[in-house]
Amino acid sequence: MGELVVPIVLGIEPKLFMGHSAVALSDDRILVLKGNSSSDDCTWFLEVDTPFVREQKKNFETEVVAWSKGVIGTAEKPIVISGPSGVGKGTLISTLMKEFPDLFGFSVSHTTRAPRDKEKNGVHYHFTEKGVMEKEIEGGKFLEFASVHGNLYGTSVEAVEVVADAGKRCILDIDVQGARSVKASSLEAIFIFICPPSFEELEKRLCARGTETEVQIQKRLRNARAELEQGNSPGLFDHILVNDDLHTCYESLKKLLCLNEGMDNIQKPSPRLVGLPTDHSVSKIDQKILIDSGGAEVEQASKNLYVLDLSLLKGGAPGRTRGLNMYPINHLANGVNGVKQLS
Ligand SMILES: Nc1nc2c(ncn2[C@@H]2O[C@H](COP(=O)(O)OP(=O)(O)O)[C@@H](O)[C@H]2O)c(=O)[nH]1
Ligand SMILES: Nc1ncnc2c1ncn2[C@@H]1O[C@H](COP(=O)(O)OP(=O)(O)O)[C@@H](O)[C@H]1O
Repeated sequence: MGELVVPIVLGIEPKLFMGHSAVALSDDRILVLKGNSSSDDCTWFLEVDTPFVREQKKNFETEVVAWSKGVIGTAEKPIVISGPSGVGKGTLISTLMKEFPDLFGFSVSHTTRAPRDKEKNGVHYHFTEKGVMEKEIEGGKFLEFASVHGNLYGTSVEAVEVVADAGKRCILDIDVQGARSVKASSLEAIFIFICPPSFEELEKRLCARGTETEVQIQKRLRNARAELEQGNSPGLFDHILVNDDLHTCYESLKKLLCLNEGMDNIQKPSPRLVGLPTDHSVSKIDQKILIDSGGAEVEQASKNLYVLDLSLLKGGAPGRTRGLNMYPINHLANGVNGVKQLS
């Protein structure tokens, strides 16, 4: 438009670094390769016209760009578990995490409700003051948030990313409003709703748990009716499980997550590959970026060439861009001839 505009910059920026290369990818984002950094921190995207940025431009009514960190490999879809208070979500999730500690990680939500006796800050929830949480909501810290039973609850972008960065599959225990917000967001997830066998049984479980006052229990039971109606209505949840007998329900949960057919089909995170020296150059060939990390004799040349494959790139700001693949060129063929396979 012929004028210089200073944009609002969203997202967490890469830490200061020495030397970088930048490549424009189509019209929507710029790939920035950080020099002198390892493979888990060398790939960054500055988004200038992705769907996320376009949405934010409308919100802020000015130019916006957003940082997103590139992550090698694709994490499995997060699992959203919803259901009325007392139905057994927490019990099912903690059983799953105990049995598969390397596979699953819990998204630790923020809440303004008071901690229960055995709850630990940072483990079960991040217990937060209302004023602080409201400010953080305004600052865009949360992927979703909702007012539930009179308190604020929210999933921060970071809560989900911390789990994915550890190479684990994220489990979110959130209410139906939160599930709806996640469904509308860029986070692709599996949505599971847990139902009680009857309303009377739900009331019995809530009373027996003994963590709420009678008034709080009645409030949760009133809300449970609406939640059950929404949870059972079509379109939002991929699976509905009835938690009657705990063992049977847990086995059904494992079955739908393909966990009781042996461990062979469970993907392990891909190994970390290369580090990028400060001195490097890049060129773009279709969806592949050829990285030359420089300075070698001819017969060594292949060892200094890497391919960053962007053809399966997924998502974007806020947070992470996944689905990247990076490998040395001599994985394709021996010697410099491997380069030919790129075109
Ligand atoms: N939207 C949303 N709901 C949440 C979040 N964390 C917890 N919840 C929901 O808030 C409700 C109350 O949770 P809690 O106070 O721990 O009580 P419980 O349901 O009886 O275990 C439950 O439906 C949770 O699924 C969150 O980050 N976002
Ligand atoms: N299938 C079940 N049968 C009987 N009691 C259950 C069952 N599942 C969970 N419970 C009990 O019900 C109470 C509520 O479970 P909890 O996991 O805290 O629910 P939520 O996280 O959905 O609020 C707990 O005391 C738990 O031990």
